[in-house]
Amino acid sequence: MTTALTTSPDAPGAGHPVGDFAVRLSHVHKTFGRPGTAAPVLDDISLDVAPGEFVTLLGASGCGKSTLLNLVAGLDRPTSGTIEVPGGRPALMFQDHALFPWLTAGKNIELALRLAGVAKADRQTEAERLLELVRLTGSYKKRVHELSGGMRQRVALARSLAQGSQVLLMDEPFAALDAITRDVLHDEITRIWAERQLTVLFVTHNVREAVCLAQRVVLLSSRPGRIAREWHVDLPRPRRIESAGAANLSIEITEELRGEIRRHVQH
Ligand SMILES: Nc1ncnc2c1ncn2[C@@H]1O[C@H](COP(=O)(O)OP(=O)(O)OP(=O)(O)O)[C@@H](O)[C@H]1O
Repeated sequence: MTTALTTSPDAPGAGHPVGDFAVRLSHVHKTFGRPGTAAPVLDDISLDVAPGEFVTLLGASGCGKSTLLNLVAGLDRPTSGTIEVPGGRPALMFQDHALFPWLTAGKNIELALRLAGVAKADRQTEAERLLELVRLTGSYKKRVHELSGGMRQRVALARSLAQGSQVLLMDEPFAALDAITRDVLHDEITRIWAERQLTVLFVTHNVREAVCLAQRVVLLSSRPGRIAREWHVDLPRPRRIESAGAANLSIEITEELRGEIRRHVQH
């Protein structure tokens, strides 16, 4: 499925060979409310994410990161511009795990499998396989209140993967976790990304997290949100922020982010 949100007659995606992107935003603008009554939140965003690429989207609070992710997820429509996701509706994961507390971990995952059209007879085996993938083997019957914050996010990740999409959108999924748990989950998500050859678009305002995860870091400016700068991250994995390469790049990106925040405050 292509999420057809074309408002422009000469779709900018035309002419590209099929399969060279998993997500394409072309000249995307977003204004909430009636045009002319409010400043745009996103202004002329064009971004390709290649199949299998891990991109982190970084920016100051309120710059439009979640808005952009919601547009890619198909939860909202751009005011103008196009968004293409040739592989179909992406899976989405938020900071809030949003698990149903009255269901077990396994049943939460099975619900997503049911919505994805997996046959009833196969759901429990598949849910257990996904729990194994996120290193929660044996937790099928655990209820949400029995799980730690990190374990809940693992179940939420398994539930996102149950949707069967190759494109995973993540909106600050680890922001509420302590630093050590977050580091462990960074290793897990990069392992699963590589194993499953997922395309990941990951929103964060944490520079260190952006550098640890990404092949490419995209910095958004504020009011309106535009692509300010991109960095390709070639550091070896597994990455440690204490390594000289990661630390230096984080310092450089933080400086740029500070500049964006200062520019925004002056306006
Ligand atoms: N449904 C909406 N209606 C009106 N304004 C909205 C709506 N959703 C977002 N906004 C506004 O759009 C701007 C961008 O919000 P968004 O949540 O995308 O930013 P963000 O970069 O994800 O912020 P944070 O890092 O704090 O989560 C904000 O000014 C917000 O108030």
